[in-house]
Amino acid sequence: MIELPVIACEHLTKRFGHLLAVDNISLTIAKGSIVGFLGPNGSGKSTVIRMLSGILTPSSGKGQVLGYDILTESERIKHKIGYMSQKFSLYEELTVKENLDFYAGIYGLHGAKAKQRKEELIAMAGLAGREKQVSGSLSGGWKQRLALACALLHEPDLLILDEPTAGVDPVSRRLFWNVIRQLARQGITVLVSTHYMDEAETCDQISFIFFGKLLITGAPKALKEVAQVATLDDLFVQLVQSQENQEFLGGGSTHG
Ligand SMILES: Nc1ncnc2c1ncn2[C@@H]1O[C@H](COP(=O)(O)OP(=O)(O)OP(=O)(O)O)[C@@H](O)[C@H]1O
Repeated sequence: MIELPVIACEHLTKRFGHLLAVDNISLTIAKGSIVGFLGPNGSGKSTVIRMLSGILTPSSGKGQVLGYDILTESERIKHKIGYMSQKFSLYEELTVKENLDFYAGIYGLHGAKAKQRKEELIAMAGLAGREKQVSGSLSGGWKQRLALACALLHEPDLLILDEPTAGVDPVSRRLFWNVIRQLARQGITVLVSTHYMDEAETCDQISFIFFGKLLITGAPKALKEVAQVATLDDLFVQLVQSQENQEFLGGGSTHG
């Protein structure tokens, strides 16, 4: 049986007034893969992520996420995916348990099922013993794991993470990625934006976005081999320079 891609979009474009934030991006993501979005600040990663998560309507283009249309079925997408924004979306004045209770309610989980999922995720996130702690008093790494637990309550098949490890210490980052890889092994597809090259190296597929354009996509090892570079850093420097040269020769960018 042919398995449909978890994410498939074509010519995805987003304009904010005169700013072309996302420029004609087409992308396919297979089930169970970890896909990294990379690119400089302001290059459009979050905007693509928000369109795929059903939060933002594209200016043009089309796409499907978990079989749902991003233009007409965005509410279903929002309920089906696990989404973690840069700000973690936690209620800082609530305790760990109260945050989990709140999100369980949002996802329509009640009774024994809700209790079971909360217990499983408290264990997964290593939050046992901290259930009554006010979330605002947790360190960055703990907040990150609580946010991940909240995003996983409804057992989503797709997890979309927007810079989940920004500002988090190296040990917490490593723990977090161990959990991500474990989830992928269970068949959950993960789309994650990051600025960290060590994280990008471990993705099955990376997509490099530069000023709204998808410059390159593929497996990190294969991309490095084709470009004949030793590191992803080298690859991206090469890509950015060739893009800047093209824009210089072509008379400027369409961005902005
Ligand atoms: N709601 C909005 N209204 C106007 N402009 C926006 C809006 N959201 C994003 N932008 C602009 O669109 C461009 C792309 O932003 P986006 O947040 O997608 O980039 P990013 O690659 O995720 O950046 P970062 O790595 O800093 O998070 C930026 O120029 C940003 O200022």
